[in-house]
Amino acid sequence: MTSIISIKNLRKAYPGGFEALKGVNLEIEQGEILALLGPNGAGKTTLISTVCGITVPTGGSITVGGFDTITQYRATRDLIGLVPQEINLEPFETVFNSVSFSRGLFGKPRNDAYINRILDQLSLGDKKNSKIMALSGGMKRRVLIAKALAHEPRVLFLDEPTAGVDVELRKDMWEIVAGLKADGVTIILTTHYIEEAEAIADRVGVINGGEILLVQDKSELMAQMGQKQLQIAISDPVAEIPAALSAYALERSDDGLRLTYTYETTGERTGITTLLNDLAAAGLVMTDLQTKQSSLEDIFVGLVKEKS
Ligand SMILES: Nc1ncnc2c1ncn2[C@@H]1O[C@H](COP(=O)(O)OP(=O)(O)OP(=O)(O)O)[C@@H](O)[C@H]1O
Repeated sequence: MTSIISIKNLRKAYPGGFEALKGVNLEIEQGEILALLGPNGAGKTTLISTVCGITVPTGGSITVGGFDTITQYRATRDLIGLVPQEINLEPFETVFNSVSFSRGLFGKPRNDAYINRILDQLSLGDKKNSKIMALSGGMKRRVLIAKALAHEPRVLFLDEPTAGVDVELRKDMWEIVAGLKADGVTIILTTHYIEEAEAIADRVGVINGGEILLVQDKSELMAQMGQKQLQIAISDPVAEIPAALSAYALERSDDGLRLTYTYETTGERTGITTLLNDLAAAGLVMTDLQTKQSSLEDIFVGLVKEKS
């Protein structure tokens, strides 16, 4: 995979000294959907603004499509579309004109056929002559996406695209994002919603306190999530795991009254039935059973807690 965005040791200290980014390294691959997860104040918006050249970093470097965001600002900005968190539209303008105007801002020649195509793609075709003020909140969000796409960028940043949006609309948005990816657009979205990352991302990055704590393929994370633990309480403490059970890689609690077995939920066999038979054969009497599944949320909360 080739990187379309390469972020190296990026730092941002705001006037007053607060360091919002503390040496971020991140490679964003061409054509992927990367979800950046992080709590409030983690540095997500600062990171996006810096890549878009809106915020000037205090250290490190960023390239977009091989161009440097500072020394070759114009070339990098042309490659990027940014969908902001807030709805900032001109209420009396029509949908078509708003979107076409955004294209003009990038110095691109007028191209009505292209604008019509993105409006259709975003299910706004029949609203193109409507004034912005006549649109629902969900349609306004789609206009923001259309405006961000008006100059044919190769990368699209979506800053919390579904914050405060109802479940139905959130699903619509996910479909739109999937459609854009199919068109070859690289997408980076920030979100507080773990299920959003689960639903659409190829990779998930976790950011907190201005640092990237993890960047991983979602499918790998899901495989970790696929792990479950079975906790078995036994009537009499064991000093060590009986040799007959060594194949199960059980963990023994300090008091010897609990054994924990970790298994894959994605595998064909969990091994639980044979384990329970072997346990009885080894003379252990089971008094209780409990299962625990690790979720992306557990991984996320654990990571964020560890660092704070
Ligand atoms: N202009 C600024 N001056 C000083 N500090 C700032 C400025 N902008 C942001 N910060 C601080 O930098 C930190 C990171 O902010 P940022 O907006 O990047 O976080 P975020 O992850 O996008 O949060 P949210 O999810 O709430 O939007 C916060 O502590 C914020 O208070």
